[in-house]
This record gives sequence, C-alpha cells and structure tokens, in this order.
Amino acid sequence: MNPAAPSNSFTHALYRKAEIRAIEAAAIADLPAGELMRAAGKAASELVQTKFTPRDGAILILAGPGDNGGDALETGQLLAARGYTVDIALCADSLLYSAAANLSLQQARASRATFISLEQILENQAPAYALVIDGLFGIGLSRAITADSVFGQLIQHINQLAEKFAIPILALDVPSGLDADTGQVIGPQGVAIEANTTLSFIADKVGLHTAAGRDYAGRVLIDSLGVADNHFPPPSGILSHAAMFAGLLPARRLDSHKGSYGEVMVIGGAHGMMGAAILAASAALYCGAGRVYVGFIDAAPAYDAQHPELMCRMAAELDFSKACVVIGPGLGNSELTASLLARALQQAPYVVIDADALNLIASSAPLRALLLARSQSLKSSIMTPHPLEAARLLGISTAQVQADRWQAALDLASQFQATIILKGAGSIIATSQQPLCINTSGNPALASGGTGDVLAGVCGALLAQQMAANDAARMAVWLHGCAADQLVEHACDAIGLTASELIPAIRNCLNQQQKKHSKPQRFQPLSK
Ligand SMILES: NC(=O)C1=CN([C@@H]2O[C@H](COP(=O)(O)OP(=O)(O)OC[C@H]3O[C@@H](n4cnc5c(N)ncnc54)[C@H](O)[C@@H]3O)[C@@H](O)[C@H]2O)[C@@H](O)CC1
Ligand SMILES: Nc1ncnc2c1ncn2[C@@H]1O[C@H](COP(=O)(O)OP(=O)(O)O)[C@@H](O)[C@H]1O
Ligand SMILES: [K+]
Repeated sequence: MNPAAPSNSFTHALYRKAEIRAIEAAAIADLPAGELMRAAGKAASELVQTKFTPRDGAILILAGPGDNGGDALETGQLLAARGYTVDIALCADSLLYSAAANLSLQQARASRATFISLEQILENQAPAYALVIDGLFGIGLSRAITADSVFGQLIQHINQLAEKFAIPILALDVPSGLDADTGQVIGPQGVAIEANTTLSFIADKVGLHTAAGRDYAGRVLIDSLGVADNHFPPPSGILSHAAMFAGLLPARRLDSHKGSYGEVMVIGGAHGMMGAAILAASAALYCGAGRVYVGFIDAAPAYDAQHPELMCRMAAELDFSKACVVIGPGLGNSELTASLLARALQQAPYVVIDADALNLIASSAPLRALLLARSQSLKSSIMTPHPLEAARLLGISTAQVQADRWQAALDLASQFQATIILKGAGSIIATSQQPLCINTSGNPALASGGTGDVLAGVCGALLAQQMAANDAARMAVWLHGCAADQLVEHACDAIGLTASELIPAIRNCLNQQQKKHSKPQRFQPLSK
C-alpha cells in the first residue's frame, strides 16, 4: 500500500498515550456518542478503497476486545456495504464491549461480512486475502501478548502468512502488541503485528517512529477523526522534516571569508583511532566550517593526504577559546584526555561531546560539574550518545535506555543541561525546554563504524556557523540520515555504506536544502 498521507496542521506533531487520551476525552465531550469510532471506520475504509477494489480479493479483519476492535468492526461493515468480501475474526467477549463498539458489532453482524473463528484462521495455510486489517489492540494494550497465548499465536500466524504470501497488513491506530509510547514490543516474550501501513487516529504517536516502532508500523498515516484543533495541546514532540530547516543557515554573503564560517577543532584520534578524528574533521569541512583543525592525542601526522585542508596538530597546542570543539572521536581514556576535555568544557564557546568524551563525563563528577556550568554561562553543548553511552551517563542499563528512549533522552537533557542526540533508529534530539524531535531520515546502512564520528563533525560545522545548538543537532541528524537514504537509493544499496562516502553525500544534501530554501540573489554572477 502506498496511499498519499492525509495531512492536517498536526502532521508533524507527536504525542504520548496519556496526551492522546486527554485529547480524546476533551473531544468526546463535544461530539455525538460513537462519533470518533465512526470516523475511524470511515477513514480506514476510505484508505482501503484508494488501494483495493472488491475484485482484488477478500479482506480479513481482526477485531479485538476493546475500542480498537470497534474501529475494526466499523471498518468491516463499511467495506462490506461497498461490495468487498470481508471475513471478520471477532477475538473478544462482546458483552464487555463499549456501547460504540457494540453498535459497530451489530452493524457488522447485519452486514454481508462473514464472521469466522480463530480456528478457521489458524488452520488456513494458503488464504487468498488481499489485505489483513489489524484491529486487535490499540493504545489500551496493558500487558504483553505472549507468544504462547491465543492472541500471540494469532499474531505470529498472521505475520507469517503475510510474509509468505505477500499480504499487506493495515494496522489501525497502532500495530497490536507495540507500545505506542516507547516503540518497543510490550513485555518479555511479547509479539506484535508487523504492519506495512499504520493508520493512526487523532494524532501521531512517539512509539511509531523510534526503537522498533518503524519496523512494526511501516508507513504511518494520520487521521485526526475530525477532532477540532483547539483540543490539541502543544505537542511534546515533533517529527523532523525538511521545512524545519529552511533559513537556518543563512545564504553566504559575497563579502565573506573563511573567518565568517567558524573554526572547528576535532580533539581525538589517539593511537589506533586516528581515522575517527579525521572522519569528524572531514565532515566539518564538507559542511562549511571556515577552518578545521584536528588535535591529535599521541602523535600528529604532517597532514592528511586525502584532506590536506585539515590542519593536523597536537591537541595540547590548540587554543579552544574561539572554536567549536568536537571532542571524543577516537579520544581514548587517559589523564591527558580528561584534562583536554576539562579545558574544552571551560573555554570553548561551543562543544560537541561524543564517544570517549561521553564516557569520561559519565565517570567523573568534576567533568560533569564543568559541563553543567556551561549552561549557566550560555555556552552551547551538544552530546551525541548511542544507547550504551547514554546508559553509562544515566547509570542504567542499555536495555533500560532502549525500553523508553524518549524518557532517556529527556532525562539526559535535564541532568546534563545540554542538547542531546540519542542515536539509533529514530534518533531523538532533546533539550530540557523545547519539544523533543524524532528524526525521520536514515536507515540501517548507517550501522557501520565511523558514521557517528561523521555526525559529530556535522554538528560541529553547523554550530561553528552560528546555528543554535538544538537546530544544529536536529539538522545534522536529518542531513546525516538523508545522505544515507540517497546513497542507499542511488549508489550502494542497503549493505556496505562507509562512513567516508557519507561525507560528500551530506554536503550534497546540505546544498540541496540551501538551494531549495534560500534567497537566490546571493550567488548570481553579473553575466546571468
Ligand atoms: N475511546 C475513544 O473515543 C476512541 C478510541 N479509539 C480506538 O480505541 C483504542 C483504544 O481502545 P481501548 O482503550 O478499548 O483499548 P484497546 O482496544 O487497545 O484494548 C483494550 C482491551 O484489551 C484488553 N487487554 C489489554 N492487554 C491485553 C492482553 N495482553 N491480552 C488480552 N487482552 C488485553 C483490555 O482488558 C481491554 O479490554 C484506540 O487505540 C483506538 O483504536 C478510536 O476509535 C478513537 C476514539
Ligand atoms: N538502524 C539504524 N537506522 C538509522 N540510523 C542508524 C541505524 N544504526 C545506526 N544509525 C546511526 O549511525 C550512527 C552510528 O553512530 P555510532 O554508534 O556512534 O557509531 P561510531 O561510533 O562507529 O561512529 C548514529 O548516527 C546512528 O543514529
Ligand atoms: K491495532
């Protein structure tokens, strides 16, 4: 399925379950009983009609025990009324249904849809379904659907059939089994529907876009069910999108020079890890920093043959007082590195703290105090932990970080008073004041050594060009992901992307973004 995304003014807003419940409660007070469920059924049935005709084959509808099941029944009866062959598996004790779900059930029973048993589904090894609609559970799922439970067996069977026979699955609101807040399958040994498309109701949900959420939800579409705009509070999160970055990097003035675009100093590249610092520094160079130094820890090469523009020095020689210092790539852990980090935290107006520098802060109260002091003197700090580094900083396990990435990012932002990039699928950018942002670009081709160093360098270049830390972090992650998406689409496919080739691709994305959004007059030669 590849329908056009419905859009409204909340297209990029993200909410948690409790916020959705509050919006829902406020909206229900204004509306006739059952209106939201009718709207959900209408939205889902219309979406199906844009992609399938009755002749494409039968549609299997799974209806669960709560209002998500009601949405599914409403969808089923509407599709049956439009001539589709609809099989409904009612996986619920209908006596426990809400009034709205009960009404949808009665209408479905009165329609031409056929009610089939779970046994019929589990025994049917080669169904000719054109589509499965998952209305088992939505945001009300409170416990794990374990693999050996009836629901668990049904979900696994449907996932297997869908994969074997290429049957698309449309999840209503949330793929059943997935936590809409965290993007994790609920519970140990839990299972969840692996949807191709999720039509989510009222507003978009955090868990559909981070951790495992993207794998389970597939393409996410939103229908607000007609809930009036005034019922939506300011969102606690947003999804990144190209328009967010328009105008953040001003067009270059003709009367400018390298000093106009800032100075980046990458501190790292200890023995055996020099490449990490070179990657970060090259990324800063390709993203427009005016001058880029690499401050090495053990020994500095005379120059880098591939990037002779980089100025290779010993870290201890560099003056941080006017620079954006990117510290961490290949830094190692020693007394010298701790003292360099302390100096960077005290002197540099902008810092990007990555890799080993994060681990140093995690294990040192004095360094943590220096970092906190930066926020009081209005110096910008971006921290770029992957989940293990985040776990060390928070003193919890990696599994705990991943269990609720949103909360972990918020905790990091408030404990360290810095802009946080919690990396991984659906990277989260957090500060303690503004809405969190989940990045929408990028793909698993990025899961290779060195891509994090590149990201740190991009952050450094944008900070050095005077971008505010939160904007720089959001835009750097977005460009990094866009570059990977473009490479996967046009150059290298999903396997074997290297951190080095990412760098010129990021430059392309940055320039494309600038061309699209900046005023044209600056660079036009007089002859044109
Ligand atoms: N309340 C409303 O006004 C609206 C609700 N809507 C739909 O309703 C959904 C939420 O409805 P509900 O709150 O009824 O919740 P769900 O439909 O998600 O499911 C809750 C039901 O599942 C049971 N349950 C929870 N975990 C279980 C498990 N592991 N195994 C077996 N049973 C389990 C609960 O006891 C409860 O009966 C939304 O996701 C959305 O699809 C939409 O129709 C929009 C309007
Ligand atoms: N599955 C994925 N989807 C999207 N981005 C990913 C995925 N895996 C890794 N990345 C990104 O790749 C980068 C890896 O950084 P990191 O783990 O620090 O690697 P390294 O230390 O080797 O440079 C991060 O920006 C991360 O968000
Ligand atoms: K569902």
